[in-house]
Amino acid sequence: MSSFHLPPLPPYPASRPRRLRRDSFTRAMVREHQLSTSDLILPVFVLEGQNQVQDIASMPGVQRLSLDRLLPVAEECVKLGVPVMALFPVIDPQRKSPDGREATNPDGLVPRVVRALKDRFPELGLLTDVALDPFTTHGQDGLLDDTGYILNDETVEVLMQQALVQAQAGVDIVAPSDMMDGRIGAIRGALESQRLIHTRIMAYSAKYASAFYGPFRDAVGSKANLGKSNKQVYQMDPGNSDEALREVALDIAEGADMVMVKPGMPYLDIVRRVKDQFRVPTFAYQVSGEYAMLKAAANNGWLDGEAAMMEALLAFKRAGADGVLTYFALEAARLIRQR
Ligand SMILES: NCc1[nH]cc(CCC(=O)O)c1CC(=O)O
Ligand SMILES: [Mg+2]
Repeated sequence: MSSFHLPPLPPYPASRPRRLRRDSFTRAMVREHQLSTSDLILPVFVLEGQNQVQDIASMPGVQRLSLDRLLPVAEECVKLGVPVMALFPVIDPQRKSPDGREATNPDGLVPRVVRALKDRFPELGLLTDVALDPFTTHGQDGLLDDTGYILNDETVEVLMQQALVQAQAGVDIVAPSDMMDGRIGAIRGALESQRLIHTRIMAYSAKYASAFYGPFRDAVGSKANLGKSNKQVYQMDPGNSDEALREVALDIAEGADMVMVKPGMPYLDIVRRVKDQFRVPTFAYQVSGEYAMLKAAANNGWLDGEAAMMEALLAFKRAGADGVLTYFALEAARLIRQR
């Protein structure tokens, strides 16, 4: 933890902390943390075809879009100063297989969309997810043995190919979200061996086996495939905190440029510990279930949606995050621009 010691405070009435809260200029003057548009990363769901727009019932306001409909979204990111878009593919069920081999297709949906976006908006950062779940018939992030256990080293081999295909298509940041052991080192080695020395790695280092991913699995269509199974044999146990530090330490040692904690709001304690311990660029993912909770309450009139959104996002900054992946990125950026 940081070595911050309070000086002796003169007792009341010499100390009246409310003085600094009396009016808006004073509150602004002494405010310690601010959210800016450059803190925001927008996750988007992309699908095949032309003029495709599909609502996602459990994520009101978020849609699956075909590339042509995604272009205006990318343009808005650029205009508003949202620096990065994170791509998640919705794969045609016919292209899914037990081994998720479509993930390594150089002409697959993700590489095609990356090339098109980098061509149109070279100044917009692009991040792609490295994991097999959108591509597998069973919805797991890796390959299975005959007992249904998710194989580590065999999966890492495929992830390495997937990351290479994404990097060769021109993506700026690859973000392994699979939680296999050793994949950051393997991917870094593969990138170096191809002289892809500029590709950044944002590691989902402390990713918990969370119930808050439900709406995302609806969005990419892996929920039904996953059925009653879960991801507890590779994603972290929500009861653990020290383990997150070991996971982050390993990923940094293996070559990660940036690390991530996921989910966000229920794990702000982890964000703070990681930032204090390692002082590396640290990101948090405000996941689909967090978005769904806030939207549902706002749409019911139970919360002031804008105020709750901005407070939740600011909390990530206060906890030490350098940026947040959030489905609210454009909404929040518009508000920041207005104020
Ligand atoms: N590797 C898959 C992946 N990448 C990002 C998310 C979740 C994002 C969200 O809930 O918004 C998941 C879901 C999962 O692990 O099942
Ligand atoms: Mg790990």
